[in-house]
Amino acid sequence: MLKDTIGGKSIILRVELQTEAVHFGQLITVITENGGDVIAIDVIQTGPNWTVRDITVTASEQVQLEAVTGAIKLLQGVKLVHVSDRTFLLHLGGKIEMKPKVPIQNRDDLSRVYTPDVARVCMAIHEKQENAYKLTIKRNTVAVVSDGSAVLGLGNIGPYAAMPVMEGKAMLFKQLADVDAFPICLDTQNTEEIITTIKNLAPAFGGINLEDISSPRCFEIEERLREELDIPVFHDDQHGTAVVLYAGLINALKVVGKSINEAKVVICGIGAAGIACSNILLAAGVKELIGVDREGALVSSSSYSNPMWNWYAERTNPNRLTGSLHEIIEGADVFIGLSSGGVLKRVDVERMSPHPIVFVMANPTPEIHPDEIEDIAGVIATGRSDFPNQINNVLCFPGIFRAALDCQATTINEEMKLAASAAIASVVAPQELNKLYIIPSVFNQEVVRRIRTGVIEAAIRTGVARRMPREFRSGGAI
Ligand SMILES: NC(=O)C1=CN([C@@H]2O[C@H](COP(=O)(O)OP(=O)(O)OC[C@H]3O[C@@H](n4cnc5c(N)ncnc54)[C@H](O)[C@@H]3O)[C@@H](O)[C@H]2O)C=CC1
Ligand SMILES: CC(=O)C(=O)O
Ligand SMILES: [Mg+2]
Repeated sequence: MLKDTIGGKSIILRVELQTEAVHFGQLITVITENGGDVIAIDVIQTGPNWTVRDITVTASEQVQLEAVTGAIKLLQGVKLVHVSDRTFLLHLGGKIEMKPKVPIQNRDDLSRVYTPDVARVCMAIHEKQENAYKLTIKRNTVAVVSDGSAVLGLGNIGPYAAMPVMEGKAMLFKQLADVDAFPICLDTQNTEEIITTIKNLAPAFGGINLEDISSPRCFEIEERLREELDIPVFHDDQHGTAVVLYAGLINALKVVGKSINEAKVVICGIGAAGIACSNILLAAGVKELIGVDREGALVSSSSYSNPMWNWYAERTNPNRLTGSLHEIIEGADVFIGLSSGGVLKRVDVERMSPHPIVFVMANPTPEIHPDEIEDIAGVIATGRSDFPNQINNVLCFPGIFRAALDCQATTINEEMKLAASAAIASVVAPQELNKLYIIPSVFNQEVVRRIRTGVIEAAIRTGVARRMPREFRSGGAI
């Protein structure tokens, strides 16, 4: 069983009660007294003097669930048959499946979907390769590719352990934007092998979403694939995160009444996400941006073995500040965490300027628990769905790929990304904006719709759209 992070947990307890020895109400009292909330009860079996029930219990902390199960074991007349973790149950056998669009009911169907008639379709594509977009899944399918080297903030846990995240991304693609996405975890962390494999896979796909590939390899992998493939290649941890971060920051700055040009921004974790977020912030006009990693602030007077850090230090930290996060954060208006859980302390936030913006985006455990700084922060956001203000690339990747597929974009360029940020930020109306609502929910259907419109317009404007969706043909989207 995984060690708990923070946030709610939920289990299903299967219990057998001897009804002459114990009342069901006593059991419920024990659960609630130990911090559990009963959210469902199912009767599984009953006999003359016994009953088996499944009780779904939630609690805010794992320790409370442990207290609940411990107390039940001590209750006379109750046998705890087993405890299941609902999250694990949901993952049994994986989270997605492939389904045909039409049934094969007779020989005629068989010959059309497969041989001999399929041959005519193959030859139509052989004669004109673009027909692949019309006649295969390429039109609507994205590969979600990882090597398992930087999975969430869990680190290099390898391709097998990365699969649940990639399956989750595929579900989100489908549910939020009707994009068919296929999770692919490669059993290699060699840059050249990854590039070659993805190039060889590309014919089936209309886009490649790179995911959770550690820096600095992710930069070369993406750059080379972008050069060598004619479909969009998008490293979600870099660009998806940057798009959403910028959207959130636009609105958070409005809440605290500060301007992006004057803000001192400290960003911790100069990896894939940290570098891309820094780039978008520099492009947006941030002047004082300081990157901090394990060795402290990145500064141009130092030399780093990571080539990206040398490049980064040249472009940031104008006052050449040196020192630890604790030192650098003094007077900062914005903290952005893209590192790992627990890096930021309350004393650090206390050193920031008044009404600080604190975006603690490490997953699954943020750099600081929001409850610890609720009273002193101007705006707090995390990458998680169980706190207000979820700044997570899930707000970007479904919509940006929906747009790219619909206009058969050859690439996803800077203009398309900025259009996506503006679209996301615009979903929160001025009268709705407040410290607990700077970014729309992932379930807000306006998000994908507005991203699609803005991004297709940007793709057409910048000449990377190979197809003009109908509603854009007569001079603009509806
Ligand atoms: N909310 C969101 O949408 C997203 C969140 N993330 C999160 O951001 C974090 C980084 O992701 P990637 O950039 O893809 O990984 P990465 O492995 O490319 O970069 C992580 C960087 O953080 C640094 N770091 C780790 N622990 C640190 C510490 N204690 N102090 C200072 N620096 C530290 C590492 O040295 C590395 O440079 C992860 O927790 C990930 O889950 C990443 C992408 C999207
Ligand atoms: C959200 C995401 O992509 C990550 O944490 O890696
Ligand atoms: Mg990721």
